[in-house]
Amino acid sequence: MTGIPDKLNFALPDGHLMSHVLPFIEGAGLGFDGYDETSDLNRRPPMRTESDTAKTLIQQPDRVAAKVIRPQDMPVHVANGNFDIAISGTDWLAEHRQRFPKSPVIEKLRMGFGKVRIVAAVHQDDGDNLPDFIESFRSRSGGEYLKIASEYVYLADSYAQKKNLHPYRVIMTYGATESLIPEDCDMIVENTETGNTLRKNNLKIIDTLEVLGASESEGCLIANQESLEIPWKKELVEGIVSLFENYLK
Ligand SMILES: Nc1ncnc2c1ncn2[C@@H]1O[C@H](COP(=O)(O)OP(=O)(O)OP(=O)(O)O)[C@@H](O)[C@H]1O
Ligand SMILES: O=P(O)(O)OC[C@H]1O[C@H](OP(=O)(O)OP(=O)(O)O)[C@H](O)[C@@H]1O
Repeated sequence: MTGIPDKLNFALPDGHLMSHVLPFIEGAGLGFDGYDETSDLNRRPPMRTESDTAKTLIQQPDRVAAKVIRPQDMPVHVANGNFDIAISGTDWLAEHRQRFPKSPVIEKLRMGFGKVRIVAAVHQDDGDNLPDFIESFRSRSGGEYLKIASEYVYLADSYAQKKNLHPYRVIMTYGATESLIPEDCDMIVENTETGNTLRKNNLKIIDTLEVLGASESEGCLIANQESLEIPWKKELVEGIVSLFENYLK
């Protein structure tokens, strides 16, 4: 079974993006009961239309089944049809597209919050830019592989190929990536908002990766293209998109 039958399955984020999504959906005129930052988070919050505009644009709110999951997991769930739409980040959509170029997941709307840069960072004493760093690394490494750690393994690999960093290896992490330099890897590809985490760990940004044509990642609404071929789902999704677009104006 994929998702709840006869419902528009809508994935909402927990973690960092949740604090941004909460004021956004409230401002747009929607409510999700129990979707808040308390320890009592309801992972299946029922959706309510609150504003008059929301009631006009979304005629069948009862057909929406929301579930709260991690943004990182969303693109693949949407691709598999477990969810029809989701609020994730363009970073995770880019990572998914890099991995599955023929994925049916499409971007419906960039939402303007949760902005982070995806950067290449190295030890602070290891050069000011990528060519300096590579020169310093090659001169001391004796032909060793460059070890690049990241949660974004496909973006990191594509970056390393584009910059011709061979020979290299990408090491997959599940967080705390900034702790790995210098002992366990030579470079990381990581997100950064304020830069505090990098500075605290004696790291320096030497490059910024492009994320779906932009210099920053941001929250975005994604959808399964095939779901939009079902008329009632398309109507609901377009209602939600219009509501969000009105709020962004
Ligand atoms: N300061 C931030 N740190 C990390 N991610 C952020 C930040 N601000 C916005 N984001 C975005 O939030 C999403 C986080 O996705 P993820 O699935 O890793 O969830 P999370 O549980 O919030 O992350 P974490 O494991 O860092 O707690 C990404 O799209 C990321 O770009
Ligand atoms: O540039 P900053 O403002 O410091 O924010 C970015 C950092 O915040 C997040 O880490 P988090 O603290 O959630 O831990 P994690 O590494 O386990 O994801 C993220 O993974 C970065 O490391």
